[in-house]
Amino acid sequence: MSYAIEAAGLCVGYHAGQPVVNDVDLCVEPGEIVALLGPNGAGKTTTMLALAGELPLLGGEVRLHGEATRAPLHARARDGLAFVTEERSVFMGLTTAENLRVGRCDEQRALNLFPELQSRIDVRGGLLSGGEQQMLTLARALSRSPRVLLADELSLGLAPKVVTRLLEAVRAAARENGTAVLLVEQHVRKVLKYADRVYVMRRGEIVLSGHAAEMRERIDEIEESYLSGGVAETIA
Ligand SMILES: Nc1ncnc2c1ncn2[C@@H]1O[C@H](COP(=O)(O)OP(=O)(O)OP(=O)(O)O)[C@@H](O)[C@H]1O
Repeated sequence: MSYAIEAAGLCVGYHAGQPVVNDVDLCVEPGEIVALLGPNGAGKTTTMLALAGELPLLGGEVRLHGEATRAPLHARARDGLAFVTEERSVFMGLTTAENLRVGRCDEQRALNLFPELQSRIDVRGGLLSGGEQQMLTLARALSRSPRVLLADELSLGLAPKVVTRLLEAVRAAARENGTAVLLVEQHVRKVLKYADRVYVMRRGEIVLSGHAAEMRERIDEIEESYLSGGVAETIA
């Protein structure tokens, strides 16, 4: 079986000859939820940008559905890749309903994922709360049944209850649609409850990987040894 998304020997940076991500190997199977953890500046966002086609590679390969690709994000999106970040992709001047109609979204599926958006259906994006905007962003992405979801800190700055709702929707996408999910999250303990596997990055390299169940048992040691020096929140 080929992986839904894979990095092999990935080197990425912002200036030629100066990689900030070095020789990273990672993979996500269809239906799997994988967390990419690490302290601030470890290279998580840089890795996600490269996987999404938003940053050119300095070396190595990104494979989407088993095929090496250097295509930009819009072309990867046509191949079933969705990229969600903390920057909510909501049209502020459009209502929730109009936001859901833009860009091949399945409105009913979006509302099934987040029924709380139903009562806000005629409200303009700019008047939604931060949590509602992010639910709408994720609803738009997941309603297209992506084969791969890259989610970079989608819950940044949101209340714990909203974080749980977002992660539940991500889990439903993985379990019910076979979406391969790669998550970057600051809520380490919380994300470990949803993830199947974990990679930990530090200084641009993968320093630890394994099953989430094993990581949960070692969480105190992992936080101290690998995640300290950043702002990794530990909301239980
Ligand atoms: N646009 C940029 N130009 C130059 N260097 C950058 C740029 N963005 C990030 N970097 C550098 O790349 C390295 C990795 O940053 P990156 O944002 O990928 O880390 P991160 O693990 O996502 O951190 P955080 O948890 O703080 O978001 C850091 O040293 C950072 O300073």
